[in-house]
Amino acid sequence: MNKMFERIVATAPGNRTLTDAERKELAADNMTEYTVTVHSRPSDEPSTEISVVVDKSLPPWVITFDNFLLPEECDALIALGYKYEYKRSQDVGAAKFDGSHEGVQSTRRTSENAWCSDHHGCRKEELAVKIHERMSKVMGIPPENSEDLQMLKYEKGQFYRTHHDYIPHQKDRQCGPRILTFFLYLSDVEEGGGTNFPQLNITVMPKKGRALLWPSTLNADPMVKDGRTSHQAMDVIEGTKFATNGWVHMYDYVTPQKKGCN
Ligand SMILES: O=C(O)CCC(=O)C(=O)O
Ligand SMILES: [Fe+2]
Repeated sequence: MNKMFERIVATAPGNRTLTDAERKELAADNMTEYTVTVHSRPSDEPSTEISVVVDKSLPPWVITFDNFLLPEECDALIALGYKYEYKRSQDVGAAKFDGSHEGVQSTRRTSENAWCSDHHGCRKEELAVKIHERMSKVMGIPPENSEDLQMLKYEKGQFYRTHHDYIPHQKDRQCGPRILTFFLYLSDVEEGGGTNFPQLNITVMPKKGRALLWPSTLNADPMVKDGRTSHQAMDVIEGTKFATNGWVHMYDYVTPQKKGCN
């Protein structure tokens, strides 16, 4: 994980002067000329040691990408959310007899969301494929390791209180745990709606086309939760916030999901 973040920071196309050939290659790959900003990193030195003790003694990675999505891609993703219908968001609830988990309505999360899912075809739409590929190329992790995109909509006064994206029971499933969250902001918000990491004292404000990436697990042991990246979606004070969750797993998520094994 450390090596991945170090490479992303070192190679961000918007942080360098590109040659015409590089620019053409990016466009041919459906990539944008994103810039990367580091909000938190373990160390300025490249990591050498694989150690849970060292991981816990150094800050976790939190980075943002500006211009990760083009404005028209943001608009088209919002439209996909409407097409597949935003509904009141649910949290992961109790385990059921067959090993699946209930969805529960929660007062801690008042947004609406729509899933760009594989089973109803949204994930196969050209735009969804393109965005999954872009995230995959940046991370160097296959697109199949990402969950279906979860499209979010927060109106004025809506929020998601402090939580962690790591879901404990998935450690023992074929897909493994969520190791990263690749979060995409699809709209500017007039006021409020930031993503806040209380333990790190970091708040990222929504901006159309911006992406935010952070780990849910430790570098030395990606099965183990890094509790320091708990976070919250702060209340939207004015405007509407559209965003997308891209949750990345340790292993292939798409294949086991087809069999209900997630
Ligand atoms: O909306 C945000 O800023 C964060 C949302 C979030 O953390 C989630 O949906 O898991
Ligand atoms: Fe979250």
